[in-house]
Amino acid sequence: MLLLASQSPRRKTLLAQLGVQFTTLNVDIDETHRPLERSEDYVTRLAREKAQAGLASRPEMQWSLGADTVVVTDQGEHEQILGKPRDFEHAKHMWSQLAKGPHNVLTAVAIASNSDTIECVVNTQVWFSALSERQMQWYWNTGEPQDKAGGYGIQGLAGQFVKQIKGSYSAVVGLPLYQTSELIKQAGISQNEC
Ligand SMILES: Cc1cn([C@H]2C[C@H](O)[C@@H](COP(=O)(O)OP(=O)(O)OP(=O)(O)O)O2)c(=O)[nH]c1=O
Repeated sequence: MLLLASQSPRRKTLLAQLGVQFTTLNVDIDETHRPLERSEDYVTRLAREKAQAGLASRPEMQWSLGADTVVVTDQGEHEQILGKPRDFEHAKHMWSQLAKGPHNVLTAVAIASNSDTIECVVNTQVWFSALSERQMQWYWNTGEPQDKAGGYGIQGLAGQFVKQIKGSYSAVVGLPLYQTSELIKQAGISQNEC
């Protein structure tokens, strides 16, 4: 049996689309970014730690899947990693960063078993529009940005602020369907035939 080590309702819905049987568990790990840790390494480490923490709590499970999503501006030397906004001021700062040019959304997925952990990371480029003060206030009050990396949900009300994406839509929402399906096959987890 597969465990989804996540509290995210989006990840639950996306994983269900892959036709696998699973149960969910909310795991709590330390998400502190380490000094000089590159965004891809960071997001992959968190996905791996979530998957492994899941398996440690439910050792009767055969596999545990963890995922993590971060928004990155200026990926490379001067990158800034945006997680979830702490408050309105923090969200406003994030949105002003996102208005400067395209950003990257990184989603890592890891599947842990007793023998090993396999993982992948998916990088999607997103062009987000500049928000007016009024739009920022309105969007914050909807409650949508609070639990989302970069302070927006492409699948929700913020869809109207996204000009273009290059990459995987499902990865931006929290779980890349194609790449997760490949990992599931690699792990040997049975899926409904398609
Ligand atoms: C950019 C973006 C992020 N998000 C979400 C995906 C993730 O759920 C969330 C980033 O936080 P994460 O820490 O990756 O995940 P989580 O805390 O929601 O769930 P868990 O750790 O238990 O698996 O932001 C969207 O839903 N839409 C978007 O457009």
